[in-house]
Amino acid sequence: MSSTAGTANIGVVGMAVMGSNLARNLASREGNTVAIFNRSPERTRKLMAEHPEAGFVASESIDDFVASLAKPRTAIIMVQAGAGTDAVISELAERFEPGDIIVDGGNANFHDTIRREKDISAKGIHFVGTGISGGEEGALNGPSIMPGGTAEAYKTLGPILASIAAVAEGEPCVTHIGTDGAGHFVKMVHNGIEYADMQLIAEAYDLLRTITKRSPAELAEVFTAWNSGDLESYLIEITAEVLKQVDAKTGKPFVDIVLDQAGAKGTGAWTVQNALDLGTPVGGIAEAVFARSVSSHPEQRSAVQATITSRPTVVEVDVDTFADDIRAALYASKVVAYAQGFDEIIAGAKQYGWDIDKGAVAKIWRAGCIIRAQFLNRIVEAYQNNPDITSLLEDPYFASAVASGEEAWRRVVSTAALSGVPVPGFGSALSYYDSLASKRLPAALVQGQRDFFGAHTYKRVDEEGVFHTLWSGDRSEIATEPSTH
Ligand SMILES: NC(=O)C1=CN([C@@H]2O[C@H](COP(=O)(O)OP(=O)(O)OC[C@H]3O[C@@H](n4cnc5c(N)ncnc54)[C@H](OP(=O)(O)O)[C@@H]3O)[C@@H](O)[C@H]2O)C=CC1
Ligand SMILES: O=C(CO)[C@H](O)[C@H](O)COP(=O)(O)O
Repeated sequence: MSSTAGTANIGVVGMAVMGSNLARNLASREGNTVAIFNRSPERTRKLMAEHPEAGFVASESIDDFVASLAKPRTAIIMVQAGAGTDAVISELAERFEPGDIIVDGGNANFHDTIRREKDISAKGIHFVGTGISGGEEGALNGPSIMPGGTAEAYKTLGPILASIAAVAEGEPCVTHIGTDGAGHFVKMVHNGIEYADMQLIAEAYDLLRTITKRSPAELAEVFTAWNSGDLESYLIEITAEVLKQVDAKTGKPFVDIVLDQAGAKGTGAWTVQNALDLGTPVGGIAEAVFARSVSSHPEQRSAVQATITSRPTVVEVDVDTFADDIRAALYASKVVAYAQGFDEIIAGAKQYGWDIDKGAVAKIWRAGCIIRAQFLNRIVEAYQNNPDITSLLEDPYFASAVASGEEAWRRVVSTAALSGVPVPGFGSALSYYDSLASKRLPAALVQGQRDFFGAHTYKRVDEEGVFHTLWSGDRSEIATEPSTH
């Protein structure tokens, strides 16, 4: 038997960016001895050579890795989501024993997590699907952690995760989200909100750049100033850094030499696909996903551009007033994006039987993760004041914040439309707000159309029951049953 057998209290599989940094984070905490393993041993060897201080117990075979773990064993998987994760889970599950814990910290699809938890728990092994956000730096210094799985597994795992998590106002950014796939579901929505937030910031930049004609370096100062107000957030902070950056090869602003086609790994699309299944309108998130798709169709963009002979003249604005308007529009649109994200969390919790504490979710997003922001304290307060609000837009603070920015928001969206600057995020957020704010919606006409062509029936404003008009007959109305076709 090897001298390292049973010496590690925790293990990490997957030594790419996230796993290696998470392993270093774990190793830096008092009392931890961390076992590490990667499919290709080169990554493990490199990490061992670069970080002798971590005292890792390294293995080059899965058998040695499992043997190096003290019982009951706990291993965190940080590998490519999908097939890679399934491969590692099955290798561990073959070797683990009842009572051991397998944690998947990757960006798994929560439907996969539900399936995996069912399979693995049948063997008596705990399976904990855990969202981890914060990228490389968060993994190393303290991420925001969103674990699912059983309460029993969390008893063992919770203190370990709390020891490596980011800390916000004295509290570790980790909470047991709910059973089976709840953690990965909430991480998915986190990423959807991340997409929306990034798109809104990008639109604010585009408007300022195109309409006020300020340079990226000047705009970096605007974003830096915004970062000390109610927009204070990691994403605003890094936006200023990206805008400040100058390309060493050309001397041009970095943002001007990057191809304007945004990539996506899929979690934003999952957020929208699941929102559609749940019947939750998340237009701001959807527009952010679609904006990346539009940008990534250069053939369509150039074909349409070739047909256009002139573009609208940019509206003249007072630069400082317009920048203030954009700041207000950004804040209001951001409130909408978070309101939609939390609506999806509420709908998902109902659908899948999770008891998700919305305030606790907002709390653990205050540090460590990509969407960390001052603003999240307001969401914590909103749910503390009333856990049953139907929308964050109903909360008195957010209602008043959005109302006070409303005129500016409308000026920004109309100026963008007149100037030909695309604002799918701002525009969709404003339309969503107006939809909720309108006393009557044209949905009544849609119901009439549905009844006309398909006898889909409708309800009346003045009487209980379900009705159909005999459109192809004498157009009289009959009481009927709801249509099932
Ligand atoms: N990068 C980020 O900022 C964030 C990433 N995540 C998630 O964390 C996880 C890890 O991300 P990241 O560190 O970027 O790494 P990658 O997603 O790039 O995955 C690379 C790792 O997966 C391993 N791997 C891939 N396929 C297999 C397989 N079939 N069997 C065994 N191992 C396999 C690789 O091993 P090998 O070296 O042998 O190829 C390598 O260790 C992912 O699920 C990702 O979505 C979550 C939050 C942020
Ligand atoms: O999970 C993350 C942070 O929370 C990743 O950074 C995110 O997956 C990046 O996504 P995309 O490549 O789709 O922009």
